[in-house]
Amino acid sequence: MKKKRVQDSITEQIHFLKYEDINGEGRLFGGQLVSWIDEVAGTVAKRHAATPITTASIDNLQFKSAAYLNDLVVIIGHVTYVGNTSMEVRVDSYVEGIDGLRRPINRAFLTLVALDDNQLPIPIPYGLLIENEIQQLEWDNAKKRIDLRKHRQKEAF
Ligand SMILES: CCCCCCCCCCCCCCCC(=O)SCCNC(=O)CCNC(=O)[C@H](O)C(C)(C)COP(=O)(O)OP(=O)(O)OC[C@H]1O[C@@H](n2cnc3c(N)ncnc32)[C@H](O)[C@@H]1OP(=O)(O)O
Repeated sequence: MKKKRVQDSITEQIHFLKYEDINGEGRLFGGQLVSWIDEVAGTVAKRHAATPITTASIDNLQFKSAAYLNDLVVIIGHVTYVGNTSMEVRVDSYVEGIDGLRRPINRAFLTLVALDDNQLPIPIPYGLLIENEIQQLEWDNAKKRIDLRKHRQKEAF
């Protein structure tokens, strides 16, 4: 099976926060950020699989810190794991200061599934080439999260 590198599908999106992104408390609206996170993860998955994709789950989504009007939000996604028909994508969101330093505001892990023309899951045509210890650690941790998710799904629905 052909393999792609993590670098091949890494995706970065930026947003300069405007009034319409802000909630009644004066902070970035969480639902808006989740929508951007989904777009970034979807683009990562599409670039990796080169097929249509859909989001199966968003989990482990942590709002760590707030963002405010005029902040520059940087959202970066990369593949951590490739299964049979699904991929896990990690998305980190930051506020970038004028000094270039990035303050983490959110981290999320999403599972996306490759689809055929009939919207049914299909095997992902590319494996993931693991190139360093960090990527191996992320792969191993993703496998642990998949086991946890399966356990939780049995308890939920
Ligand atoms: C070239 C590039 C240019 C870029 C160009 C830019 C493009 C710009 C892109 C914008 C991107 C926007 C991204 C928006 C993305 C939406 O908004 S998608 C809309 C919301 N999502 C949906 O509607 C999905 C609804 N759910 C479904 O259709 C079905 O449940 C699914 C997800 C297809 C799964 O179907 P299923 O029959 O349950 O399939 P099943 O065989 O049981 O499982 C398939 C795989 O999914 C996994 N899975 C299933 N359910 C779950 C779950 N809940 N959690 C985790 N894993 C799961 C299974 O473990 C399995 O994995 P593998 O072991 O095969 O690896």
